[in-house]
Amino acid sequence: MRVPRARPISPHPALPQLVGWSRPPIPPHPAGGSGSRRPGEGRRAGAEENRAGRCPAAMPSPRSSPSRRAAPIPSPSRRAAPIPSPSRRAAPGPSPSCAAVALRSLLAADLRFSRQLGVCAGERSAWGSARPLLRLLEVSGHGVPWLAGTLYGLGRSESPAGREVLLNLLFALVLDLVLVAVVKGLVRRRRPTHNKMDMFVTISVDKYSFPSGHATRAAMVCRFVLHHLVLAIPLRVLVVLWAIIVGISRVMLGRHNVTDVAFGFIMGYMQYNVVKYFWLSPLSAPALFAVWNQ
Ligand SMILES: CC(C)=CCC/C(C)=C/CC/C(C)=C/COP(=O)(O)O
Repeated sequence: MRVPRARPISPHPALPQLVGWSRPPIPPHPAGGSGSRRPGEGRRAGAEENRAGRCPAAMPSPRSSPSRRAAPIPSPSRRAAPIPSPSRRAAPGPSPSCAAVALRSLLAADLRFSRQLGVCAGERSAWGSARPLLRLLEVSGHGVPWLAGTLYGLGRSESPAGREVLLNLLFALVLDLVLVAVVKGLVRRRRPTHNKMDMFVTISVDKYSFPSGHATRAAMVCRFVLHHLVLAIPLRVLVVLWAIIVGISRVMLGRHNVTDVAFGFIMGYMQYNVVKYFWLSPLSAPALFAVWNQ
């Protein structure tokens, strides 16, 4: 009598395309990052890819992962194992919503694309020679020079109007630092694995990458400057270009993924609305200005 063979239970044939199982393996980073991967980075990158690119309901358990499935065919005695009764089969998990699948696919694409764009992630990267220039841009969008410059300007300013603008810029910069720290602390997305952690002055949450603090600051400062400084058109264009380049350079330096910067730009743009709403003036904060004007 022939014993029927147990057939492996496979997911729906369309599922791999939906969640990205069939995508090719990620090639090694062309830029090389800091030269070689740190221990555990491969696993970390892979885990993040998995988290980002696969749908939990569809994600095979470690036992049924592709590598396991490619393992040598079990011996005939094991292949002839009886089909588990329906009651013993694992109950299917909740199917992911389209939004969840789309988000995971977007994040997986984000990781891949950002890795490809990280051409200045290390000195030996494809565009490694441009790294010093991009690091200069990094300093130009950093919190310390902006805070220091604003405080210096406040100390030197002799006109009440100038002081009002600078005081609000200071408020905007502090608000930005606080909001970015809160979101980074909540989201806790790791920086790209190819990032070299050699950044100029950081605080503890800066080990996280979402959102890009440089992008929020650049977008907010850009709006602030365009609204409150009277500048010739070429200078206005330069300010906008600076903000955009600071954002792009974050991905090229390997500091961020594209979505960190995109969200950072949106968040920074909105932050200016908050600053505008709570605008500090002798009318809205008379005590503050009274102290200052003494
Ligand atoms: C007074 C005080 C607490 C100043 C802190 C200034 C500071 C260390 C800001 C952090 C700037 C920074 C490294 C942001 C990270 O930018 P990402 O674009 O890498 O998120």
